[in-house]
Amino acid sequence: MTKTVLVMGGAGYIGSHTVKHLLDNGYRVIVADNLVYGHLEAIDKRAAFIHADLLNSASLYAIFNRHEIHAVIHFAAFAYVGESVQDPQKYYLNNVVGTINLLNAMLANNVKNIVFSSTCATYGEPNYIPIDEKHPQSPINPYGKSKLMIEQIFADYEKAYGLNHISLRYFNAAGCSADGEIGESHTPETHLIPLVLKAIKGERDSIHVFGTDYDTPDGTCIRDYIHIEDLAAAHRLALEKLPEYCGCINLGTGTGTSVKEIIFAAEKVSGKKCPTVYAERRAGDPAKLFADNTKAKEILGWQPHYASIEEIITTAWNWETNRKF
Ligand SMILES: NC(=O)c1ccc[n+]([C@@H]2O[C@H](COP(=O)([O-])OP(=O)(O)OC[C@H]3O[C@@H](n4cnc5c(N)ncnc54)[C@H](O)[C@@H]3O)[C@@H](O)[C@H]2O)c1
Ligand SMILES: O=c1ccn([C@@H]2O[C@H](COP(=O)(O)OP(=O)(O)O[C@H]3O[C@H](CO)[C@H](O)[C@H](O)[C@H]3O)[C@@H](O)[C@H]2O)c(=O)[nH]1
Repeated sequence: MTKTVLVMGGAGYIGSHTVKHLLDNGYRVIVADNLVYGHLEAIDKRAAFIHADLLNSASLYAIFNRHEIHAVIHFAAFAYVGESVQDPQKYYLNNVVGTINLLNAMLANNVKNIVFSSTCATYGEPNYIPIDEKHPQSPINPYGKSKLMIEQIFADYEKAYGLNHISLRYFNAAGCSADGEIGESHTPETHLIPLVLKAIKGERDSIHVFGTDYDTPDGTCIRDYIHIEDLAAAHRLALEKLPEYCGCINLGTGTGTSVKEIIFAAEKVSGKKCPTVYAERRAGDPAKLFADNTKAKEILGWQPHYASIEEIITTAWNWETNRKF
């Protein structure tokens, strides 16, 4: 029987790519989103769309009352680290209270399967790298704390109510759909790769490299950039692993790339120079973050297909030069 998956936040960047992947793999999909950041154009035409808000419980109950939902994939959240420090209330309300509302509506309708967008930001400043799931979690900003709180709520709900949950701790989501139909479109945009490409296109004056004196080979920060389609596939695999496995899984390639290496790769892909300004460090940036992805491989049978940063940036460049929204 075809299973129906509710994708909360499915009009956003990672959600919309996962919706497409689920539909391509035989799932029926309902997208729920309040469109504060998402785009209607990003939602695959094969999916149903419901305008709903995590903070409006009635809108959530209505979905579960009217539809037979097998599982929820929950992307809906605010995700600007700096803003979370300035206005933590906004983050705890939307991300934590909103998720509790979603869980209430699910459990009231006997829906017990959830896959959740967590983040490497729950680890905070790393004690060692690559980071595995046993690494202590000590987030350094309200955004990361809000995601850790949800992971902890899941563990309690599993014991008390039989919730089946997998929290996927993403490293840096990057790139766009290979067919160029959907891509990354955040407003404001804060992520490195789209900003570098916008500087190359002349849509911004330059890219500011935040810090050149880190303890890394070229002095700039190292991150683990994972292609959005590899991320999308992992969500389907996680869904298929419930209820056999519950817990947390890192999603990264296991390879670190520095800010300078991103800029060089983007220049190579586009064939153009990136106007670059070397600037001060950004507060709260660890020098190096990359994943130990052994657990994703072992438990989900997952394998990233995009092997190089050039391949990832090529998909992002195709999108930036032919954006649909
Ligand atoms: N982009 C990354 O690199 C990254 C890394 C780690 C974790 N994450 C997490 O992954 C998830 C998706 O990230 P993204 O980059 O696709 O973000 P996004 O902003 O593009 O997508 C989030 C979607 O959720 C919706 N939304 C927000 N609050 C809502 C509410 N109260 N009710 C209904 N819908 C609501 C937005 O309209 C948007 O469509 C987030 O939870 C984020 O914290 C992202
Ligand atoms: O204009 C910029 C933007 C970023 N960077 C650098 O590029 C790297 C990547 O920065 P991003 O902002 O693209 O990504 P982050 O690693 O800060 O953020 C990731 O981790 C966060 C938690 O730490 C959130 O989960 C977020 O959604 C996710 O993309 C960092 O070293 C950052 O200092 C620059 O040098 N210049």
